[in-house]
Amino acid sequence: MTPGTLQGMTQDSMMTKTDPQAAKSPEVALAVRNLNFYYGENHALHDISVDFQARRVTAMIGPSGCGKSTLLRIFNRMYDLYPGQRATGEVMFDGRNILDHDLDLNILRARVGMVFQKPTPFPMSIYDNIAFGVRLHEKLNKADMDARVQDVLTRVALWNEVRDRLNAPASGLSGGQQQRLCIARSIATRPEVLLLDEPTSALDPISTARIEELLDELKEEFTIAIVTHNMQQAARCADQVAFFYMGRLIEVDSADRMFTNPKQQQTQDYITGRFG
Ligand SMILES: Nc1ncnc2c1ncn2[C@@H]1O[C@H](COP(=O)(O)OP(=O)(O)OP(=O)(O)O)[C@@H](O)[C@H]1O
Repeated sequence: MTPGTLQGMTQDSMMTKTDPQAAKSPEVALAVRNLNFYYGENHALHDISVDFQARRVTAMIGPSGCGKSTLLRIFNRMYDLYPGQRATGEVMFDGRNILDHDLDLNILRARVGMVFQKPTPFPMSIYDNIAFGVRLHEKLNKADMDARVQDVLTRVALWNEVRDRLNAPASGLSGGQQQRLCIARSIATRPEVLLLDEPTSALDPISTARIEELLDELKEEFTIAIVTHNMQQAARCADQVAFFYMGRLIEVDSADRMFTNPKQQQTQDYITGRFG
């Protein structure tokens, strides 16, 4: 595999855990420090500092427009696609600041996968939806690619449903199946971080429950950041919850404490449905 480098290291070497303290304290996958974000003149995120723990689910909650999606999109530098948008501060990931201009964005996006609110399968076969991204980063022979496709489809509990129609268009799948395919596609490049922006808001309750179960399994391997408007979902899925209001991080705590004993009145008001 020749994935290129993020700062002159191979993808494999970057994943080596060298911190002797790692076993004692929760390992931090993403460390956000004094982060500000601007859409032109609009100052959308104000001085955000928060840790995303490795192999845990962090849910971002807060009323519409508070900056949840903005923060999520910073983690894979999606804002780079739009002139006039800029971030200052630090988002440390594996020893590098994600905001650095010389970062290799192809490598970053292979290591930080993203799943959107609406299922967005590529207009190609189920098989190629998985293989497409893998081919950009690795040269696998047919047998290894087949194995990769089967592995990720099995992990999202889709293999048995699609094994006989891998070459059929992904657009023929149901919404819930499409979203699981998109998650499979995201994990096929073996990222370390998975970003999910309201991944179940377009799905029925059964598909939602399957995705939530899936998150519980995936967090054994991936660091997960999820934006959700659904408090029950945050309580069910998240280890840590961060509450945002008007571009500021108001409170971050374990899901248990956040939903039973929040420290801030604004958090209390939001989770009890008094606003938002
Ligand atoms: N492309 C853009 N250009 C200008 N301002 C934007 C843009 N996208 C978002 N904003 C503004 O940035 C702020 C944060 O938006 P963001 O989408 O991150 O909020 P959110 O908490 O994810 O909201 P929602 O829950 O409705 O998705 C809002 O004030 C929004 O109007």
